[in-house]
Amino acid sequence: MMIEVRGLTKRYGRVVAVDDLSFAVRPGEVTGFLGPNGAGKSTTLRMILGLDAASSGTATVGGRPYSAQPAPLRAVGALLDAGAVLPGRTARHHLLALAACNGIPGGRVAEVLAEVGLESVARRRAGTFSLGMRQRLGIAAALLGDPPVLVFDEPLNGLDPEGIVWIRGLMRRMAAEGRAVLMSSHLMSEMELTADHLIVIGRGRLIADTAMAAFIDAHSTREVLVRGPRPESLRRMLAPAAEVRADGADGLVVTGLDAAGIGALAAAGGVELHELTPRQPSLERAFMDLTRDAREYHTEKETGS
Ligand SMILES: Nc1ncnc2c1ncn2[C@@H]1O[C@H](COP(=O)(O)OP(=O)(O)OP(=O)(O)O)[C@@H](O)[C@H]1O
Repeated sequence: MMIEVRGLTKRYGRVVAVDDLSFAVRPGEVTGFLGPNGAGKSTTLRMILGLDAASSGTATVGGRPYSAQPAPLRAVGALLDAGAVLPGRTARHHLLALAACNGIPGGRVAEVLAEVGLESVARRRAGTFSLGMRQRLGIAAALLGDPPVLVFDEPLNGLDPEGIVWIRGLMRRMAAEGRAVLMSSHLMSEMELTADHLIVIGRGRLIADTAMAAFIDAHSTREVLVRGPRPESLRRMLAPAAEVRADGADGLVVTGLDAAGIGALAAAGGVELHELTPRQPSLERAFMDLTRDAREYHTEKETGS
């Protein structure tokens, strides 16, 4: 286990941001770290990286707490806040300074700049960089020590579509090389393409720790889209057996019956169908279903408090 979190808890006054959280991140996989806003993801990552002290519990990387790493950048590379660069420094000098502080040969700087596609702007001041360029610079810094563990908090922020595809490739490659990659993101479609395993938290607590495919399978509702010229007749026919909601003027979304069952009922009732499509379950749907009760603002509104 490359990252191990045990009974990790963080209190800010009366707020319990992280509540007795335990999980492990394995090498050779991209592990997605998911949770609604305010769930405690950033706080957890900050404790793993020694930027925040735990109220109780432990977080270790390669068996040691971050503070006990003899060469932190060689143990774990992290991207937390892409803004954290001195604006007057060039990209190259920023990385050279980091390398020097961590006993990393200066020659590595050119390699990581090439890896993130910033070679041509290496001598430009970081203050003039776009958000996407700053993200890339932050990733270059994370890769500098060639670490076996990578931690990325919202690495897709500010990236254009090409940048997003690039990150996906990079994460996959890092995992294929045997590294442990832990990444948070609210972009579910991208997470679905990138992560092998998921850790899901809500209100600071663990909700799920499972393989991506198993998670989607276990937590999504099977839906079938049905279209036809007489949606009201269809609805009356299906309503006793399934849950039905409208989708546009001539469509219905059905849960509780599969396509074969819907087709059979429609045929028996002589109702014409123009479309009968099982919807692919997605991570986004599974996540929304599972975290409905853990979404802070949603819940507050619902209870009227
Ligand atoms: N320094 C702090 N002082 C007080 N409360 C804090 C502090 N940092 C975080 N919190 C609280 O801890 C909880 C968890 O916050 P955190 O930023 O870890 O969530 P998150 O899952 O990263 O959310 P997001 O997806 O919105 O980034 C929130 O209720 C937040 O308000």
